[in-house]
Amino acid sequence: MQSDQSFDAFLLVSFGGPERTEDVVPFLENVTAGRGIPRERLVEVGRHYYLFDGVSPINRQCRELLAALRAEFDTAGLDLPLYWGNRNWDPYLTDTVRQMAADGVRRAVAFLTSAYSSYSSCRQYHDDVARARAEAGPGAPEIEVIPPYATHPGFVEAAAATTRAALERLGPDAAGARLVFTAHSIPLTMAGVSGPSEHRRGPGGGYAAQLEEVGRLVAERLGHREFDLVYQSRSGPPSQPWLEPDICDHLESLREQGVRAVVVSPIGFVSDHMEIKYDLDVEAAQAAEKLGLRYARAAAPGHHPGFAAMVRELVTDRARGAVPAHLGTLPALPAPCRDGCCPLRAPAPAG
Ligand SMILES: CC1=C(CCC(=O)O)c2cc3nc(cc4[nH]c(cc5[nH]c(cc1n2)c(C)c5CCC(=O)O)c(CCC(=O)O)c4C)C(CCC(=O)O)=C3C
Ligand SMILES: [Fe+2]
Repeated sequence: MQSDQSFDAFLLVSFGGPERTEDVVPFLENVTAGRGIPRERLVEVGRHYYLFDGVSPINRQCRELLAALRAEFDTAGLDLPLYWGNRNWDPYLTDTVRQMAADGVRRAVAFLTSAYSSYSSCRQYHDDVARARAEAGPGAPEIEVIPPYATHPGFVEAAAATTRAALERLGPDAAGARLVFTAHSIPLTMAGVSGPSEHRRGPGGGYAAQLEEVGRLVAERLGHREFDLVYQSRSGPPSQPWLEPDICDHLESLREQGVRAVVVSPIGFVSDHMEIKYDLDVEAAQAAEKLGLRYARAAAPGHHPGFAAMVRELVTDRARGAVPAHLGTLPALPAPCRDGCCPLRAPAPAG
């Protein structure tokens, strides 16, 4: 029997963000519904958005990615309509999936603007796609989500290129600069069970293992033997342990070790959205300045022109049922993701 894996549409799935001040609070309510985020943290994060007139850059970045994908797909003769839906803001996934159904889409391939395994960065997107399909009703298309792709050569080379460009901006200080890779912190309970078991190499689970691997691959391309992996944007109650060290604490300890310049590269993200524009470009940059550290921040990998080509490759590989290219020592991820992988936390013991 032949399994026909071809797709009749492409769906970009992203986080979503507000684009005007009135939308900031409802957006934050969407993101944090039922997630136990302290009130003070929400007020603080709201302030970050207000500093930028309530405009998150993430939707514009999605529109730019869609334009790049249109060109890339056209050049490759890949004749798929492009759709876009967000988890937390307009255009909402449910509306998009309804539109796909109305357009007669039967079987779509979905790409997430999130490259790593974990509940927040993968499973939650799957759950929201499933919810959108249920809400759209019986005519909803099948949607196959491309698994995490951080170790794909397209992602690694893009990260290496943006990191190299940041290093060059340091001019003569580049020589002794330390490479610091950052990712969104997540609770340790979530990290520990992230990714398939064959990716879990320590308490940070598959999420931290994939980040370590990408960091190592990027550092290697830049001829650096040393690099640091740190975390940013921690949330949640202080009593709950999250992945560490925090970027700002880490800058301090680097200064104590005599480091004079850093390149901060947000390999844990796809685009330069609010958590980069505020947490890195404002907060970490100010911390570095206070410490007298030269600081250059690399663009997220999704801003490199090679990124769209990677997406196209991932789509055609999925259509053929081929294992996508991947670098490093972690085994290829199963495609599609296994049911129940990347849970919020370890399941309670039976009995
Ligand atoms: C792993 C990860 C990624 C990377 C993977 C991916 O890209 O998906 C990511 C991305 C993003 N996170 C974003 C925004 C927010 N994340 C929050 C809260 C949280 N994020 C978490 C994790 C992650 N988040 C977690 C464990 C929480 C705690 C609440 C919970 O357990 O769910 C909150 C609430 C306030 C707060 O708690 O800080 C906001 C506003 C935006 C949009 C930015 C923009 O508008 O430009 C993006 C791309
Ligand atoms: Fe987040």
